[in-house]
Amino acid sequence: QWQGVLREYADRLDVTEATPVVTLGEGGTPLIPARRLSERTGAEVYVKFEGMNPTGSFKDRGMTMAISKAVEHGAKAVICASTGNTSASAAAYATHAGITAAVLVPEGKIAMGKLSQAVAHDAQLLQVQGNFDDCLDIARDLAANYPVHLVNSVNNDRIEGQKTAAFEVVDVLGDAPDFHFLPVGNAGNYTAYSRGYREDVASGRSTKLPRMFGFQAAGSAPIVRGEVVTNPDTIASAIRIGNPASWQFALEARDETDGYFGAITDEAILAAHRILSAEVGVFVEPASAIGVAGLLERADAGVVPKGAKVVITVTGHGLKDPQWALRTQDGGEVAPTSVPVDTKSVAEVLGLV
Ligand SMILES: Cc1ncc(COP(=O)(O)O)c(/C=C/C(=O)C(=O)O)c1O
Repeated sequence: QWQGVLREYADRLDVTEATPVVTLGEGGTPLIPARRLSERTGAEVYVKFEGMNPTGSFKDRGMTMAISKAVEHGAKAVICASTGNTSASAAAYATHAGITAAVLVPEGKIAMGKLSQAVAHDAQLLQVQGNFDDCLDIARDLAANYPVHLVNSVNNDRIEGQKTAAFEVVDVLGDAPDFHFLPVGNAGNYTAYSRGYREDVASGRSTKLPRMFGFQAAGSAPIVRGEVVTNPDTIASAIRIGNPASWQFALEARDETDGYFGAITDEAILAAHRILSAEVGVFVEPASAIGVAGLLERADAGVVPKGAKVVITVTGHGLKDPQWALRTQDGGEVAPTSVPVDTKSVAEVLGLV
């Protein structure tokens, strides 16, 4: 059985005999050849489905390391600010470790699936009357002045755990891809993949760094604009972040990988979300689809050569925020078809007769 990322990659992580391994089996997620995306772009496209982690997002990779290290250092309580997935993951790993999690989320801006996870895992959930950036300011202040351990991605343990996703891509493909596309909120994951790919080149496991292409929602694109966005706004609630915690690391990684940051409209995010589920069979929450939208846009711009190996990380499962699949292109409700208990009627509706 897959042992979780700390054990599977113990030789490439700072885990010692003294580190208690807090794991829910995270990592080892599918790298899915996406034929329809390859046809659309002429590239060789793979989707790294991080919704298949224990709490349904890539956050579990970082949280197994952050919570294990917190317990190693004797922490009894952890704190995080979150747009939702970090809080779900922190709550699950903390309760599994037998310690307390307090989570701060922007009031009224968290997807129902994530809210229910934090509650289900017995976190102390506080809805802050502000946005994510306000929540992170408070979480950092609390950790500096009270006996609570901060597990946001400003904590390097999170980046360390999350770099294992890059290890897995190289393990499966046999080398790094030419391009890696992914969503960007705090830019922790962009930083983590860059670090993982860099370490694999240094160890000789791979021959090159992929060009790291990160995407932000047009209404919440501080890195693209080069300035803090004070009132970020997007339906992609997971990445509604105006002042990314790993901003500088991400810029360094972009320069090192000949990378790119782009902005994508909510409409294009939802279109990509639909393409992924309807054509590839992978159901994600809207923010997770932005890397697909970015690939389609960059391919149209002629930046992605034919036959280029492309990996897109889709970061959170669609069940986190299922409402979007029940809306039509123009925002109406998808009306389910109702039929009587009668085979012939059903056959007619299905167009079989
Ligand atoms: C589905 C999904 N996709 C992409 C991102 C962006 O990753 P980063 O660029 O590393 O921040 C997030 C981030 C979520 C939080 O920041 C949180 O949960 O507090 C996410 O949930």
